Amino acid sequence: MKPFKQIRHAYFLGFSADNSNRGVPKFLVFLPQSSLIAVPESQGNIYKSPCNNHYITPFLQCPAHFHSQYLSIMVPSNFFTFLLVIIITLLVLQKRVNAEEDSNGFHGNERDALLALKATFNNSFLDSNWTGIMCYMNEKTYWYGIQCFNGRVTGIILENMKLTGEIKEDALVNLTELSNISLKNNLISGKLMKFANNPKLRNIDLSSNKFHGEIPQSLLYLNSLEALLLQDNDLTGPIPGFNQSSLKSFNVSQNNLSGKCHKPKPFNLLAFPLMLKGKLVFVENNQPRFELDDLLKASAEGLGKGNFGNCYKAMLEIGQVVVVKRLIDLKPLSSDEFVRQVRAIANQKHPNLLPLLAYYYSKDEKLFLYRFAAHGNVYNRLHGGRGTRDRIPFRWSSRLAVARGVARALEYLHQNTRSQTTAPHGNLKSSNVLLDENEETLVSDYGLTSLIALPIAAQRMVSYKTPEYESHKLISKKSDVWSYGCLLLELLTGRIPTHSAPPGINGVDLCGWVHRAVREEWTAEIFDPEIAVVRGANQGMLRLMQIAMKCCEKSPEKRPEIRHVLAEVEKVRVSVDSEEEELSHSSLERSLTDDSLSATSTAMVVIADNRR
Ligand SMILES: Nc1ncnc2c1ncn2[C@@H]1O[C@H](COP(=O)(O)OP(=O)(O)OP(=O)(O)O)[C@@H](O)[C@H]1O
Repeated sequence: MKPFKQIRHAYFLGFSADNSNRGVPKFLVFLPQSSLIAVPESQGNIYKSPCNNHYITPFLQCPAHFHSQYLSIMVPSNFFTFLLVIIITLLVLQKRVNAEEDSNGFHGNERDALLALKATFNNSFLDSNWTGIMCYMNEKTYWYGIQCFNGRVTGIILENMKLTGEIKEDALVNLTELSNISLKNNLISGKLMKFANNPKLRNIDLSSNKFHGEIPQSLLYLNSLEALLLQDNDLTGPIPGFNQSSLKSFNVSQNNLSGKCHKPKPFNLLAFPLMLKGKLVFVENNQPRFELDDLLKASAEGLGKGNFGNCYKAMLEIGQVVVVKRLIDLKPLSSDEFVRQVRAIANQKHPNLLPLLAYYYSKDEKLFLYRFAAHGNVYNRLHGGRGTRDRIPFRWSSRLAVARGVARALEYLHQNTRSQTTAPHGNLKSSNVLLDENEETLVSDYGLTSLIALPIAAQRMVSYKTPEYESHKLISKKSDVWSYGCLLLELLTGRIPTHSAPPGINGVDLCGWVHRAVREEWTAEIFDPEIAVVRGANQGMLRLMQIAMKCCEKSPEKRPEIRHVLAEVEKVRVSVDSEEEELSHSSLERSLTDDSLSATSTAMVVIADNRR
């Protein structure tokens, strides 16, 4: 081993890549004879570490902030050598930064989120500890309480630290890989954070702090949530109806919350708090029949909480899978009126409408049983997992198939409805468009307007969010056309419309946004980058955009009838070119070329011209 004193200066150069794809620290060493050598990690143990004053192997064990300190205390042996060292060092460090960014090793947004938390907590220990590299590939992080995997932040565990400060509601929005957070037993104040961007969260422990305000609805959408511990805070408002089957540990005690606290557990329909007496009434002939008892014995899991009750997936012993929707907030209908309305819904039969299989009616409980759509809803397909490795691209051809399927279903509903003052669907949005095991489109929740009490419908249903209802309290078939236009824009832009955004998500006024975008020619930003392939939007997308803009005209009279809309949508084709381009489009975040900008720009001007 060479003693440290034989070496004039040793410079840390950075990490170079090796075959195992992990960084190897390299040092530039000045020997007494003034010769320069670059030493890889294997020989790194011969040098005394300037960071902790004893010999170390490997050099990686130095705290990350050492690098900058070390570089700043270098003494040049002569001017030219100094210059050479500076240039080499800068080049190597630059290479390292690039390598880290390329290999998921550095996520600026995540780092900013943690630095913002550090500023909030204003804690001297975190101030001195949370410095330097945060998460580097699969190396252990030195940031206290932070867990990383593959260079991403997966956990924040800061317990019993007397942390103070008012946390921001959006503190976690950039930590999309987060799966554990525990801030228990501190003095943190503020409202609970929004969790809509943290779909992988499994354990949340914010107990024994000073959080105030309501429990956010975004927690209801965390499908992997196993533990939610919020006890001993100053929370107010209702306890939301948690029904995730994953939830094993739940505590919201010692707050000022109202409502009952049902301890959620893996769901079984036997756990219905009511005794169900009576019969299931089947309205669909081509399905196997079963009794209410069979349904009560089925194992079940929560699918989600909608505006009109919870939905459960029930797996019957005979192997059949059905969806059970518990209806709440209905109009006070007699049994005969209820049955008449349900029959009217059940009589609507079309390949693109989710069929109602059966219903259950009693004074206290009303259930609808539907076919299970195995591929879930279009909202999740379109927006779920964005920016993560779990994202399954939603291709242009699939989006166009959804646009067609929905238009066909709507045209059928409109054709079968005489009244001009109702919206035959009434609640069209991407979470009510489902995909079956063959990716066929099934529109759900049609016809519920006839069952829901008006004040509730006016608050929660899409047709009551239209410009005509807001200005004149009117709805009509054209209200569905408006909702369809918004759905098309959602499919084309990948953006979430405000009127149908789930709780905790801020959408955009899509119609207004697209009209403005066309007027001001921000052409590159309009189409979802996932479908705006290398040469930019293709003719089909532009045509669909034109149709969408007509459908969401402010004035209902200017909107086309759905049969004309369907005829136009049927003409839109997926060109072979665009399919091939999409498939070869490996990087979804590739920016549009100048050509694509001008092509899109021209086409958008045409759209604008057509509208004048
Ligand atoms: N037949 C079905 N197959 C598969 N998933 C379904 C089915 N019906 C409903 N779901 C899912 O269950 C969840 C709750 O559905 P529900 O229709 O109650 O609420 P929603 O669509 O979110 O809102 P709204 O009540 O306004 O329609 C949603 O994620 C929906 O996609």
